[in-house]
Order: sequence, then C-alpha cells, then structure tokens
Amino acid sequence: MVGFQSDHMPGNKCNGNSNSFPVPDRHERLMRGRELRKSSRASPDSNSISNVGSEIFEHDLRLREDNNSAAPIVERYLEEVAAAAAAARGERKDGRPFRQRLLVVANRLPVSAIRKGEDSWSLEISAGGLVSALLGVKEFEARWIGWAGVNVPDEIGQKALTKALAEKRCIPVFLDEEIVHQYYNGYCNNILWPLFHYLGLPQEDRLATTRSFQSQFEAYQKANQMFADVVNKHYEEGDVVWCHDYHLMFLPQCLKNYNHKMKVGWFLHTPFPSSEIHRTLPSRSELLHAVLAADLVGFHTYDYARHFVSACTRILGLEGTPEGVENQGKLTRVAAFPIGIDSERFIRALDLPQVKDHIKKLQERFNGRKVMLGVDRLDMIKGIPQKILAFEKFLEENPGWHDKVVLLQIAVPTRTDVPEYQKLTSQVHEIVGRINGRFGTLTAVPIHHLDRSLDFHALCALYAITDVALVTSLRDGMNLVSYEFVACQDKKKGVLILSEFAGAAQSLGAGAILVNPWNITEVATAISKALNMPSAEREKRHKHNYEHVKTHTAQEWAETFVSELNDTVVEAQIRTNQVPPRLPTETAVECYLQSNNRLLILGFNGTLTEPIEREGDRFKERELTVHPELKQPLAELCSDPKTTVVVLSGSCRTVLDENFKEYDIWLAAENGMFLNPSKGEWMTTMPEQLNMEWVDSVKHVFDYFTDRTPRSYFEEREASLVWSYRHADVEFGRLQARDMLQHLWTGPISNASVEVVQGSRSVEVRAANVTKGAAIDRILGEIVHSKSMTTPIDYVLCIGHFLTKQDEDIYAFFEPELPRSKVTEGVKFPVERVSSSQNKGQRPVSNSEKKTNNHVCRLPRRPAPEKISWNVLDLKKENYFSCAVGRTQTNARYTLASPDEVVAFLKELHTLSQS
Ligand SMILES: O=P(O)(O)OC[C@H]1O[C@H](O[C@H]2O[C@H](CO)[C@@H](O)[C@H](O)[C@H]2O)[C@H](O)[C@@H](O)[C@@H]1O
Ligand SMILES: O=c1ccn([C@@H]2O[C@H](COP(=O)(O)OP(=O)(O)O)[C@@H](O)[C@H]2O)c(=O)[nH]1
Repeated sequence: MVGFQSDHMPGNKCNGNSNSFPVPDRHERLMRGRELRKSSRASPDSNSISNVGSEIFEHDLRLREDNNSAAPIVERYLEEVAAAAAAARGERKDGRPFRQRLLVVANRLPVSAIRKGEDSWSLEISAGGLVSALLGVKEFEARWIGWAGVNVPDEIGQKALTKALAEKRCIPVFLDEEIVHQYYNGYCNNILWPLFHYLGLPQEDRLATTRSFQSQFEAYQKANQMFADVVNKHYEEGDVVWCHDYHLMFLPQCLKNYNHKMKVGWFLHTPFPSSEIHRTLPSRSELLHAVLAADLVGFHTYDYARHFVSACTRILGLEGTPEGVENQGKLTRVAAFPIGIDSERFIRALDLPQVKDHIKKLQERFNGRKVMLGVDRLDMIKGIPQKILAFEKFLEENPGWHDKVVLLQIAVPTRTDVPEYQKLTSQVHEIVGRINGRFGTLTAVPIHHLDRSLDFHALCALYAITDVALVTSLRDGMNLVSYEFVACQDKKKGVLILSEFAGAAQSLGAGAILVNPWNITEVATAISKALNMPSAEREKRHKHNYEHVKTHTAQEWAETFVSELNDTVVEAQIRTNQVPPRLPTETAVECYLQSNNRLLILGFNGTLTEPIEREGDRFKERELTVHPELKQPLAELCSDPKTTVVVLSGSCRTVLDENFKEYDIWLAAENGMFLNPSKGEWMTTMPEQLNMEWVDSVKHVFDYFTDRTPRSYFEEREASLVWSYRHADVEFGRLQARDMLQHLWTGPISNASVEVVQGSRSVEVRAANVTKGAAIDRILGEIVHSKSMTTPIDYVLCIGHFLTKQDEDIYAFFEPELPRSKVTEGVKFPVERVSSSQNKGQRPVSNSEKKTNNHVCRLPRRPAPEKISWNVLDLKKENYFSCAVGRTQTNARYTLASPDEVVAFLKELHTLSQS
C-alpha cells in the first residue's frame, strides 16, 4: 500500500515534547472567548474583557487538575500556557482582573494640534477612517502613540504639547520637517500609497524619483525607529502593541529587535496589492520581512491577506500556509479583520437637537430635489473625477432629472504638500466648473463641491437626508463613509452605490449597487437605477446593510484583533513547547572530547549544503554542494582515528562522490541503499526482493507533470524517483505537486508497495522500506566489521534534515532510552550477493549510473546489529545527540535552524578537538 509521508510528524517520547494532553485548539479558544465577551457585554456587572480571560484561565487550570497523573512535562507546559494566557489577558499576579493596556501606534494621532502660543495648544479631532474606527474602541486601557501633524522644533512647545496630549491619553512622536517631507510626503504618500492602490510607482520625472527613492526609504526607516523608541519608553510588560498602516511597516521589526517578548500586531488599512505589484518596489523584501516580525498581521479582506501571503511566498520564497507565513519554524499569523464603525454613535447623533436642526435646514434647502452624496478625502484613489463624469453622463442621458437632482461632493483636503494631490484638486475643480456651466441655471447648479471637512453633526445630518450615496473609489482599503451612510439611513432607506474595488464591497455588497468606477456608463446607469428604485427594494437592500453595520462594529473589530493577537502568542508558546530544544553545542563538544570511539552521522541536503541563492521565488539552478566553510574542518574531523563520519543522504552516488571524494568518510547514498566505505568501492545494501514494478507507472506520471510544469525535472534513482520543482514558479509548483500527490494517492499505483514522500519542493516515490531508518543497522554492521572495531562506540551525533518518519527512525535506532528490540523491529539484515538484474520487476539502471553500477557489489552478510550492537554500542544517554535541521516537528532530541548553524557547530567541534 502507498504510504504517505509529509513534513509533519509528532514529537517523540525522548525529546520530551509529546503528550496527548487535550489543549483546546485555537478555534475552540477563540470561540469560547467570543461567547464570553458577548455574554459579559450583555451582563451589566461584568463589562470588562478581563472577566473573559479569567474564565479561560480557569478552564486551563481545570484541565490541569483533570490530568494530574500526567508527567511533570505536562505540568510545566500547562503552567507556561496558563501564565502566558494570564499575561496575555492582563491578569494581575494576585488574580485581580484589570483592563489590558493597548498601545495603539499610528502615524497620525486621533487629534491634530494647533499652536496657540509658545506653550499653549488646541487639539482637534483628525479626519480619516483610521481615526474614526479607533475612536470606537473602548474595551481597552488604550494609549495612542503617533505624530500630531505639526512640526514642534522647540523644547517648550514639545513639553506643552506632550502635557496637553497626555490628557487625551496620547503620546506624541516628534518628527522634524525634513523627516516628514521624506518619510510622510515622500515614501508613504508618494510611493507606498499609490502602489498599494494599484496606481504604480511614480512615472513622471522618473530619474528624480529614482534618485530620491533611497533617501526617502532611509527616512522611512528612521521615522519607524523614532516611533519604536517612543513605544519602548512607554511599554510595560503585558501590554499589547498594535501598529497601524503602511506608514509603520518597519515598526514590528524595530520593536521585536528591542524586546522579542513584546506582543506585536500590525494592521494594514489600505489594500495589499497583488504580489506582481508589490514586487516592483525596490525595498519589497525588507518591508515584508519587517512586517513578518509581528505576531499577527491583519487586513480588511481575505483578498489583501492572500496577496500578502503570496508576496511572502513569491518574493521571499517563504512557506505560506492557510494560517500565515512560516519562516524557519516561526509562524506569523495572517488573517482578515474587516473594520467597522461605532454605529451607535451615529444612530444616537440623529436624535440630537443640533443634528435635527441641520437636517431641517438641508431638507428646506434641497426641497424638491433628490440628494446624491459623495464624502471623500480629495485623493486620487477615491475616483472623484470618475464619479463626476458618470454624473455628467447621467444628466446627459436623463434631461428630465436636470432640476430634480443635486450631487453634494464633500472633498476633504488631504496631503496637500504632495504634488499629485495638488494636481488632483485643480483637475476636479475644472470638471465641476465645466459640468455646472453646462447644466446649471441662474438659480441652481447640479454639483455642490466643497473643498473642506464637516464636523460630525453636520456630516450625520447630510448622511440622513441623502437619497443616494455614491462611493466610486478606484481602490479603497475599506471605506467607512459607506458604513456611516448606512448607519444614518434607517428612516430614509436610501441607496448606496458602491465601488467593487472598495473593501466595503465585500461586506455591504448584498445591499449596495456594486459598480466598476472605471466604467462611466455603468455608474451612470446605476445612478438612474438608484434614483428610480421602488421603496420595497430600497428597504430590503437597506436592511441587509444596516444589520451588518450595527453588528460589525469598530469595537468588535478591535476586540477580535486583540484577542487573536493574545491567542497567537499563546499558540506560539504551545508550538515552542512542542519543538525540541536547540542542540546544546557546548555539551555536545565536551562529550565529544571525552569519548573514545565516536560516530558522526550527517545528512547532506539541507544539513551540510551551501545556501542556494534565489532568483525571486526560485532557487538558482545549481548542483548541491557542500558548504565551502566546512571543507577543512570536515576533512580533519574525518581523519581523526577516534571518529567515524558517515554522510547518509537521499542523493545518488555521483553527487556524494563529487562532493566528498577527498575525505576519509563513509558515504551512504539513496537513503542508505548504497554504501561506500572511506575511499572504497560502492556496495549495495538494497534488500533483494525490492518490488520495482511501480516504476514505469510513476515515470509516466512524472513525465506528464514535468511537461506541464516549466523548470521542473525528475531524477531516476535505483530505488526511487524524485520530481523536483525547486526551479519552477513556487505557487504553480505547489499546485502541481498537490495534483500529482492526489493522483499518486488514488491512481494506478495506489496499491503498490511504495512510499510517497512530500519534500518542501519535491515529490519522491520510493520502494517501501527504502529509508534511512531501515538502512542504518546494515551500515552500522558494515562499519563495525570493516573497521574491526574493538572499542565500543561511546558517542553518537546524528544530524539531518530528514523528511519522513521512517527516515527519522534513525534517531530512535541509537536512542539509549528506547528498548532496542522495538527500534530494529521489522528491519532485515542484508542478504548475500544477488545480481540486481535478477530482481523481477526492477527497473533498468540508468545510463549515467551504469558505470558506477559495474562496480557495485552486494554487501556481505554481517551479524545482525541486534547481536553485535550491545558490544559495539556503549552509549550513555548523555553521549547521544540526535538533531533535526530546519524542522520543528521531529523525533530528534534537539534542533538546529539551518545548515549555517550545523557548519558553525562542526567548526567549533573541529577547533576544540585540535586544541
Ligand atoms: O492621515 P492622512 O494621511 O490624512 O490620511 C487619512 C487616513 O487615510 C487612510 O485610511 C484608510 O483607513 C480606513 C479605515 O481602515 C479605510 O476605511 C480606508 O479605506 C483607508 O484608506 C489611511 O490608511 C490612514 O492611515 C490615514 O490616516
Ligand atoms: O468632513 C469630513 C469628511 C469625512 N470624515 C470622516 O473621514 C472618514 C473617512 O474614512 P474612509 O474609510 O471612508 O476613508 P479614508 O479617508 O480613511 O481613506 C470617515 O470616518 C468620515 O466620517 C470627517 O471626519 N469629516
């Protein structure tokens, strides 16, 4: 039967990381948290999320009580999880709950400062979706850290402003004019903002842009570090730090560099574009890496999250999973958290006398005309010219509506120092002037265009009297104006025309008329449809959206994000607990020095290999080679008479010969099916009755997929076939591999006696039992015999990047703490010489290997290691070091992160053994 092996395997009993303890899974924990939050909100005496925390905490403790027979490891694990959970939720040590401190870090504070004198300031609420949304967040002890929007060069001014802001729980970051120019106007608003909204990098004056790019990027990094310095100064243990938006992509990295225990989340309020757009950015990789330092990364929609994961996969070559992005065992969780508004605030406002007064005046003013409304910052992403042109087309086609409809366009000035925004202002003014000239009368104009912002009450009144709201963003992270309009429309039940390129289209699409803002005709038709819509349909559409806006609030958004962030940290702790500890290199060296007969078993690919350079997401086409820094130390370790070094690899003989021919080393190729004693001849250890009848069918499948996957290839080996897509497009390669695995799993070879092994960029089909774990006893027998060992082996170091559980059986083989009979169970010692061609069904040997094969003889029968090993192995548990490289789920006792770490360790071993 086909055995299926992937990269995942549970921890074992020896590395102390396995237990069957029923830790509630992530969704279970989050769902419980959500329910508890809901009920605590409904109950008047418990309005703090810390109560939710206590209950989860108690649950963890109950689990501990129920499992009091479990090993101390479980106890320790539980204590750690419970402590992490408690800290995550902000519980005091004395058990009393308190509200968790939340440090909200955004470029802009929710207030803008206006200087009134040397040491006096007035503060005004800033406009914009981010501010509106975060003002709705009330459950946390929140502090804001950000820029107050003014340059304050003098100390007196800075002190006075700091004091004034403190009353609003705001902490300023002081940025000087030059930094603001380069970082905010330059890198943020001239580079990242257009790029993330699919407007591309600036094209005009290309050279000037290219020249200033580097200095703007440096200013961006510098500004991010300035934000980090302020956060670090105010951070207290247990705080959650929530970084916002494209201005602060470096912040997670700066914060984690300072304190890796800090709980850091990052949320993007704009779209994250397709990886094809992001890859045009010169600093594309640095930005992605910096964001990935966060524990949780959030976006408004699933699409943006998907694009981000895809950019990390395609540009950084990292592993994208449904949960996030994985880099050397560290998972950055990536998910969608659609923002909302504080809907109750808008609904309540409609009952205020001043709002009612506004409403009355507006109704009188526009009596007899339908009101259409646009509220946008005057930004090219908002599609204001497109909106006005569509309105013009509607007027052209519907003369009957000329004096019966008016478009009120509130265009809030924004980023006025950026030339692109200045150009947009003149462009809009010109179009509005033209249309008003064309369709206006002495007493009325069709478009009222205001270059200013409105206060909250005036805005609510405007939303309330509107018949049709028109949102035509070319791209928009979410667009809260559409939410606010819906919240204020419960009486009127007006129609929302919404761009399909706004994040809000995902949530309000059911009730809105969705349009492509680039299609002026479509928008004009939508205007007509909206103005003529029967009331029953308007009511039905409004109901959908109103329900959504009322339930998906800003508060809910922030709570969900922060609770997922807290949980991500708990989850990471659980993961860390399951990962074996790092190889204690000092001890491993010490024990090595004190032993007399050492055996070093080393993997090759992913263990001793030189890092392969990438071309974007692809590996450069190059043969695997041993790490250059290892050459001399390895040669000297091999020549030590007290040390036997074996390289045990999946690679074929030729590759091992090419890399290790000059060393006094044992080579075991093709997962131990071929063995070459130091500088000797290759022998086969292959079991005689290896069934190879499956080979032709698998070759057929591999051929088919190779043809259809550019830059993929396959290799024929004696007992296996390997299809590799390491040089192919990584996402396409993965999809193809998935299809291929599905086919192998269910297709013609599903009953063959093979193992299908999924590597990180390969699929391998091997005859069953062709594993390193099964081969090790044969190899050991041969070493013992051929070296005529008289001293028992008293030190074993086994390091590898082994992909399957069966390969990893090699770790258990030497494990002094496991009963030996169990380890060698089912493993047959090699039989006597039989010509391989006599094997029925065995595939013909490939041309490239025929030469070598001429010299291959079969390994002679040796006493089974069950018999010899007790004499040969005198291995105390403290002298055994099994270590997995670049893997977190493993049966080894220890781990190292990469071949670089293996190389550093072996160099140290070599240096100290020389001294
Ligand atoms: O601070 P400014 O440069 O004046 O810009 C104002 C804000 O604009 C952007 O808002 C975004 O966030 C909204 C809420 O999530 C979302 O609905 C909208 O689609 C986005 O454009 C920007 O991302 C903020 O940082 C700015 O403060
Ligand atoms: O005169 C105005 C016009 C708009 N807004 C607010 O600005 C925000 C705009 O957010 P949106 O998500 O629509 O877009 P952004 O400007 O953030 O890109 C909304 O909350 C509006 O209430 C405001 O405070 N005053």
